[in-house]
Amino acid sequence: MATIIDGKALAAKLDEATRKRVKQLAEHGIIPGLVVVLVGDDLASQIYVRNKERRAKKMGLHSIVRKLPATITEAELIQVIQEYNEDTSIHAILVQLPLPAQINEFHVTTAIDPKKDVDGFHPVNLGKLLVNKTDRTPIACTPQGIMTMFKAYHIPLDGKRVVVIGRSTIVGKPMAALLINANATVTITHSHTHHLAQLTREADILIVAVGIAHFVHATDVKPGAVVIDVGMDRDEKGKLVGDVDFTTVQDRASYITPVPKGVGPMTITTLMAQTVALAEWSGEENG
Ligand SMILES: NC(=O)C1=CN([C@@H]2O[C@H](COP(=O)(O)OP(=O)(O)OC[C@H]3O[C@@H](n4cnc5c(N)ncnc54)[C@H](OP(=O)(O)O)[C@@H]3O)[C@@H](O)[C@H]2O)C=CC1
Ligand SMILES: Nc1nc(=O)c2c([nH]1)NC[C@@H]1CN(c3ccc(C(=O)N[C@@H](CCC(=O)O)C(=O)O)cc3)C=[N+]21
Repeated sequence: MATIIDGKALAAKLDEATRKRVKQLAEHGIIPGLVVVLVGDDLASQIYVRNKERRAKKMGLHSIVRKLPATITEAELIQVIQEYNEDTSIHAILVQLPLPAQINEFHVTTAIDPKKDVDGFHPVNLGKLLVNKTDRTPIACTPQGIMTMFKAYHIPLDGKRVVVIGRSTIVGKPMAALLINANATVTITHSHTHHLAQLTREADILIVAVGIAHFVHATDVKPGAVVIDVGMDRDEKGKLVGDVDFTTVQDRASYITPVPKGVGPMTITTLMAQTVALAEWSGEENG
């Protein structure tokens, strides 16, 4: 039976440390400001916004959600981003992905001031991650939150074989870069991968970010593997589930993250910690 990684409890513990930093900044008259830009009505994004708002308020952050219609043009969206680039009360800008088809993701992420790019999607920040210059560099919150889980549960990465399913800019690619930087041997897989199960069965650590409910079954997992489930999906009954068939896989894995209360809360904790870090760095520059 696997140890269940309690993302919710770990997140609550780490939030305490972030809250102290928020108090220290308040003594210098700085309130970290975060804006989340939500275009359209992606389901996982709505869950994210709801939970994030609640936790950011508790933390004492200045947090706003800018909701925009799915029909917005790319130029209009970029104009909104520029507004926040210039707004000194805002230290962190997050544009929720996915974006509607008429909008080019690269144009949008490039428009964010790299110093306010809290999810690390700007090419400058992604480039720094690739060359392992991560000091004072914001990194995609979900993969960074997963790294924090590994550390908290003393799960070694050096020399381990890791398979990541999914190659998105938000999860798969930054995840792989972080793991390579931590000396793991990393395989990224995606919808064109042949014989996927052969690869996943070799993995000491399996990270799943596909977006399909119950995509990974027990037979896809090596006995004793660590299984990290990033998925935020709905099952036939409309219940929130992950990409991993938790009930069967938990008998085979050594560690497993549940959905909910696994990766999701850690993403939000990382978002808040990085918002505070961006505010701290901006204060140092000005002071
Ligand atoms: N918990 C959290 O904090 C977060 C959760 N999520 C959730 O994680 C999931 C993934 O998100 P995201 O990365 O944005 O999703 P994307 O849709 O951007 O990426 C999905 C990836 O899965 C791959 N894929 C799809 N079908 C298969 C298949 N049959 N076999 C192998 N690979 C496949 C795709 O391959 P290809 O590239 O070839 O299309 C793609 O690389 C979603 O459920 C999302 O809601 C996302 C972000 C944060
Ligand atoms: N630029 C960008 N960065 C993201 O990190 C990003 C994004 N866009 N778009 C959408 C996805 C989705 N995502 C979630 C984060 C936390 C929960 C979360 O809090 N989940 C709770 C759910 C609890 C519940 O409400 O039932 C849990 O797993 O316990 C969900 C989903 C971040 N995403």
